[in-house]
Amino acid sequence: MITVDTVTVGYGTTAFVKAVDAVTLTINDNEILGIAGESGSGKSTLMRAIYGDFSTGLRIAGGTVTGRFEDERTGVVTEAQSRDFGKLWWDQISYIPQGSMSVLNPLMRVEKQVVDGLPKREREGDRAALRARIAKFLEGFGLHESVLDAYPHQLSGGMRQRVLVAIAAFVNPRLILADEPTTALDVVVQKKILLMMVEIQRRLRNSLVLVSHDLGVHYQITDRLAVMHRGKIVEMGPTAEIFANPKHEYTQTLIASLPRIDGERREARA
Ligand SMILES: Nc1ncnc2c1ncn2[C@@H]1O[C@H](COP(=O)(O)OP(=O)(O)OP(=O)(O)O)[C@@H](O)[C@H]1O
Repeated sequence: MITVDTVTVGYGTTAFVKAVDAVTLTINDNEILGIAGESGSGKSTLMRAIYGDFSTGLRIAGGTVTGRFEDERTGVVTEAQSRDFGKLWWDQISYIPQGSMSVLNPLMRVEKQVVDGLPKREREGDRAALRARIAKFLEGFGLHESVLDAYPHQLSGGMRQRVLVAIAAFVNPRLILADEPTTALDVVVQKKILLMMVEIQRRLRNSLVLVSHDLGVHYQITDRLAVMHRGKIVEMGPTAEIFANPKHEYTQTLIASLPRIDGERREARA
């Protein structure tokens, strides 16, 4: 559905610092693709490049990101490329950046932030009816309607993260990019949110790209895994195969450094 072809991305104009180096990968329909790698390996930068988030000074120095999207109203499949990110692109892809507190505006109630984040077609029409739809949707995430009237600091980290996941899923996107959605949460909350994300992916039959430095997370829920190291993908394949037989030295080190792989893989998907 999305093809990333020899993409090189970095920051700065006068002194360009390369963060992602000639990365090629495909995001298939109806799959959970994991991106693993240590801090600074380029995972977040790759997500920004795929989504087209240039707010951090990111610059694409080479390569293309191509998406084939079906317009749900007309059924027409259109190809769009990273050089002309447009409405179609952002209508089909939801992006959950790292750090719920920095993503949500502390001075704005949650309802306004949810509504502002929706495409225009969703915002048109009766506001009370839209609020009711959002409240009903949040309920499915274990969030009471009163969350809409709260400011972000009044919610726990887990609740804020659930709000972000809910916002991302509300518009029925073909692809959700989630950057460390459970980092900094305790393991119980982390598991709940991961289960929720798997459930959404199953229901929408869309694609989910999950960035995490935590290999345990990938082991539990991803179908395929790409391992990044110093801006490059050093290994990619079915997650189970990589864990059973890691080929690259860096992947071997990552897996060996896991304290213990416990629990049953894919219990979340059983
Ligand atoms: N806004 C920015 N401006 C300049 N350099 C940046 C910026 N964001 C990231 N970098 C640099 O790009 C490289 C890759 O960072 P990136 O955040 O993509 O890695 P990451 O694997 O997602 O790490 P983390 O999990 O810590 O976010 C790093 O060297 C980082 O210092």
